[in-house]
Amino acid sequence: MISKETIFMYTASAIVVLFTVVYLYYKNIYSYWKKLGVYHLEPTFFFGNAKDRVLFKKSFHEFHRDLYFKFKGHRYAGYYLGRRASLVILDPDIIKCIMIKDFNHFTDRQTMKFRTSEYISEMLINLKGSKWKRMRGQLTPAFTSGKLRTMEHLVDICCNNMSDFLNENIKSEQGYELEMKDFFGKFTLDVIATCAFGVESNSLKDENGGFASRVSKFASLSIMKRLSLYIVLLFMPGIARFVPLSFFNMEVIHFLANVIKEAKKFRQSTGQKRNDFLQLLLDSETDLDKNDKNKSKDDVLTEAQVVAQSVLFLIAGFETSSTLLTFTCYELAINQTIQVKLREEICSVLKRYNGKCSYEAMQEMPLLDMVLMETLRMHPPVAQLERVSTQDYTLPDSNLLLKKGMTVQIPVIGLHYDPEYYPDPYKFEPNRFSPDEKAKRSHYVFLPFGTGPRNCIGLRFALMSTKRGMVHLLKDFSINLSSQMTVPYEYSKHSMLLKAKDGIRLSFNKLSE
Ligand code: HEM
Repeated sequence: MISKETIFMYTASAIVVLFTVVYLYYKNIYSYWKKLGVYHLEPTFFFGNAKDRVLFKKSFHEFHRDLYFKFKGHRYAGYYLGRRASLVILDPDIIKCIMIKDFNHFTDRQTMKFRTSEYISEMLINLKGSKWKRMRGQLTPAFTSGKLRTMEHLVDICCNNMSDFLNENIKSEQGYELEMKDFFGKFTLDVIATCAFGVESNSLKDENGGFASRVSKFASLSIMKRLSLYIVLLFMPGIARFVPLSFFNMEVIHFLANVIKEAKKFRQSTGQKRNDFLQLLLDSETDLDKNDKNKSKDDVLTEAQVVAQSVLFLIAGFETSSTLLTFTCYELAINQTIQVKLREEICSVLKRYNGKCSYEAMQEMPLLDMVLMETLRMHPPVAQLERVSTQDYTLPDSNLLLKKGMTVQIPVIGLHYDPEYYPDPYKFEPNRFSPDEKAKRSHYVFLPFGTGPRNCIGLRFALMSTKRGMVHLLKDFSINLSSQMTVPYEYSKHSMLLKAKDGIRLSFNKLSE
């Protein structure tokens, strides 16, 4: 019979061996950048350099901005996200090589292949290599300027609904107070739903906000789910494909998938066709061009692929565009002189065009464009971009060999706040985006939509719809800070997307005739 002392000895030895193995394993992993002679942050055991993020002590945006300034002065630098070594690129010339010149070495993003629905894995944003290229080619025709022009009147209907809503609710001189993300979330969702899928909704009128309030929860996960995601992502990426987790709230994804399927069924049963995004996908799915000898079976989309892209467009466009509108209004409420100047520009252009918000009229509003760009600089919805090397690659003007599979990060928010490119970076100064000022700096230090062949496919749609939204608002209403709003706002620490912890509360007043 084995004595208690012997069992204790064996257990203690096993624990010591286990800890030693884990310690040596991490020591080896954490020597990666040192061995390559790359400037890096000293990691702490287990967390690498991501402790403040994993424990939600810093918001995603603050984490990445702080990281950039720890590395400032270096062309590139390394850190550890848990176990994962990542390289941050600070030099705009190297950014250009990765995103454009040598793009064929960096076609992919780092994606976690969780055991999750096809709707997620088939989304353009998650596709890799040739599969991504083919899908991107199939979707691009939906975003040509010709297509966008056919959507302008649909956006204007949503803008009029927004103005009607405000007019009905502004009852006194005190104005009408709103949480902007919620308000613009509803507006943006209506815009995308009608332009892309012919689904007409007036979420601002709908008292339960049914459609909008459900979709807005697409990234809401319980704390437990979020923690599990972080743990798998940072410490056990190898087991991801066995774990039924997702960055998205799957209830919302399935709800949206059903909405798309219903719209599709309706069109197929009535024979109705529209000149929109869903139609492009449906034509590709049913392969109307069966006689086209140039088409292979890979060019035909499956239903899951159609639904996946549709859901992606709704959520990618909804979150980012509503964030841009929210922070544009926030900055205009703080900077009243700029608000007045912008309104003057809008009203004088509209007067020339008999009050019509035509395509040509929109081209004559340079200040509007500059205000949106400066908002995107200070409040970029996406804080950093990622690419993965798909082949071994030597970084330009260096001896650093990036092995296939290495993650490189482009620190969007850091570049946007770097005083070398943007003096006094915390000041809202639209003039930084005048043609003269833009010509003074690299294109690669302003990346709210990414850049290169894998940039944001919805860029032009986003700018067209947010500009029209702002024109409709500013011509009839003044925007002010609510007495409950603290400036500057505090970032939410729980979201990877840009969010104010307590929301952005502003108040609208009717302008006198
Ligand atoms: C202000 C609004 C928006 C911002 C700031 C924004 C930003 C971004 C960024 C930073 C990326 C990554 C680009 C890269 O890695 O280089 C991206 C990708 C993407 N965006 Fe947007 N976006 C916006 C609006 C939209 C809209 C309206 C749609 C769709 C209707 C959309 C659909 C997509 C898709 C599908 C991708 C993935 C592209 C690919 O992987 O090929 N976005 N967006």
